[in-house]
Amino acid sequence: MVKKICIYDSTLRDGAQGEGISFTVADKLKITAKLDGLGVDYIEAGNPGSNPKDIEFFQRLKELKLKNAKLTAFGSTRRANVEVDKDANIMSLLSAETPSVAIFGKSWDFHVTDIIRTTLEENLCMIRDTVRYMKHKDKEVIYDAEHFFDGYKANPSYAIDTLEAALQSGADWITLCDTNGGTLPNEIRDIVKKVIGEINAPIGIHCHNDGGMAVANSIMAVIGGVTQVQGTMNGYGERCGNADLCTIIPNLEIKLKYRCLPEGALKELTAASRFISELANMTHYSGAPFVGHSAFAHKGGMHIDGVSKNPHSFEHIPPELVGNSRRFLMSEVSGRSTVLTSIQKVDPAITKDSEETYNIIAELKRLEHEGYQFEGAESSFELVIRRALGRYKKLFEVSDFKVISDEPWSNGNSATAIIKIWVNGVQELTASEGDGPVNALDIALRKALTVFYPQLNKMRLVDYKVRVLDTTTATAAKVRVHIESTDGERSWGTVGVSTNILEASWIALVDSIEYMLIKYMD
Ligand SMILES: CC(=O)SCCNC(=O)CCNC(=O)[C@H](O)C(C)(C)COP(=O)(O)OP(=O)(O)OC[C@H]1O[C@@H](n2cnc3c(N)ncnc32)[C@H](O)[C@@H]1OP(=O)(O)O
Ligand SMILES: CC(=O)C(=O)O
Repeated sequence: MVKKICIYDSTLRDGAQGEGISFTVADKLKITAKLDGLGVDYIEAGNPGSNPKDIEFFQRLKELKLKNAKLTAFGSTRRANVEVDKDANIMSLLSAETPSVAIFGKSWDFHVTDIIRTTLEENLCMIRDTVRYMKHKDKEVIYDAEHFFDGYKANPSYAIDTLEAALQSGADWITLCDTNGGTLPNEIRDIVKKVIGEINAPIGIHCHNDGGMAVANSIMAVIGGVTQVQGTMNGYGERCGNADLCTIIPNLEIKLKYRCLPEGALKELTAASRFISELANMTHYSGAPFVGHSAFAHKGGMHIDGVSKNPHSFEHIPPELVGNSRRFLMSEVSGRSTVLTSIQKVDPAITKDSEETYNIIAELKRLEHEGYQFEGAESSFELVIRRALGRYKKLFEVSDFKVISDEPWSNGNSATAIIKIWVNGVQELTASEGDGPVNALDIALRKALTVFYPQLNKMRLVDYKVRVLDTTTATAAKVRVHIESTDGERSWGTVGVSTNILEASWIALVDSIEYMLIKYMD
């Protein structure tokens, strides 16, 4: 029988305490629906006592019908020396009308005396009164024992008393929090085991990542016996973040054979992680375990050779299990196996031992030495292959171009490009203004070419990046330009390198246009 670990997501509460994150109410509603679709058990949706945004969000949540998750509102115990039913935060928690509430309280004696500045006995009363009150209001109560591990190390009997206070007042769950994120995995395991020996309740874990241990600590706690794991998607959270559910869930399901999400949901994890990073307006971390863009990206030639023979050689799990996919990166550390897949797309008859394969890998390494980088610029690399295999025909010739930059830079267009091209012996001369020299050149070139190739009307640039390759030579340094283009359905990347930024842009631009024309003619 597979043991279930309850997944408690706090992306919308503790995740929102992360630097740079500010979800709108609309974002929060979309994330709630996504997490529910993924199948987490609890969604800690916010602090109704904190701000009007969360209050509005809880109001609008009432319209949302969830299939899997229980909504939870989060707040503290009553304040010291305030009656529970007179405490404004407690009233706000009730107004959220969620089936469950998470109540956090102090477990570390130092926090009681020095931070909330009350007596140890009053803190126990605050916990008891609040939990009991919420139980009278028919709430499921998750009691979060803030700073539990630091508190246990400082004064174990008081820390346990705080848990007993919550439990005897009716708490349904007791969650042990490593609030400052500094506890080590062996300490977590040992303390969790001791607590489980003393407290007869379902126990959860809530870890922060200040020592880089949040995931390891959460997993050690499960090994120690907890049955609920709290965390956030992508590890968002205050300071160094919270325990990352996108790492914890696959480890628990795939490696330790627990059930965390409903059957089949694990393969939705990568999409959910990236969706939430979009809404959080945070760049998705490429190196994130399991769900990152690079998590299954192989670059070393020997690794790619191994994975091509048997993926198990350099992959700890099949990427499809978490909805991710394998990628092979072209680079100077590639071997023939890396480039073979790309070569065979152009000519399936070429093999790993063909002379052409050796020539193409040598050309790849020469170009990378010059400053090219073909990761993300696979279309430029396909043109390298086509040239090497004699499968490339120039579709246009540029006989001349001029770019004039306007000074001072006025509003709107700041450069003009004039270009003369030839296609099958026919000349076309065009001029165009643009927002900067590269933009003017791009528009003029495509304007000239659409006379012959109308399909280029669909093409546009979506990204343009410049990287200086040798900063010691200042303005004489080489630059690498990376362009991302689209025709509305597909997108492709190209690259150019030169000491002249305009020329590097031009090379990437011409590759991009040639690649599109070749694809339309194939
Ligand atoms: C570990 C955690 O993540 S716990 C959650 C932390 N999250 C947040 O703080 C985000 C939401 N917080 C807020 O919006 C605000 O802090 C509010 C609205 C809740 C409170 O705001 P204010 O009343 O202005 O108080 P302020 O934030 O300055 O100080 C915190 C107060 O809470 C009290 N407090 C802190 N922890 C607890 C606790 N566990 N139980 C009861 N009271 C507590 C403090 O003693 C302090 O009270 P004091 O002003 O009487 O000294
Ligand atoms: C409750 C909580 O968020 C913490 O102690 O870290």
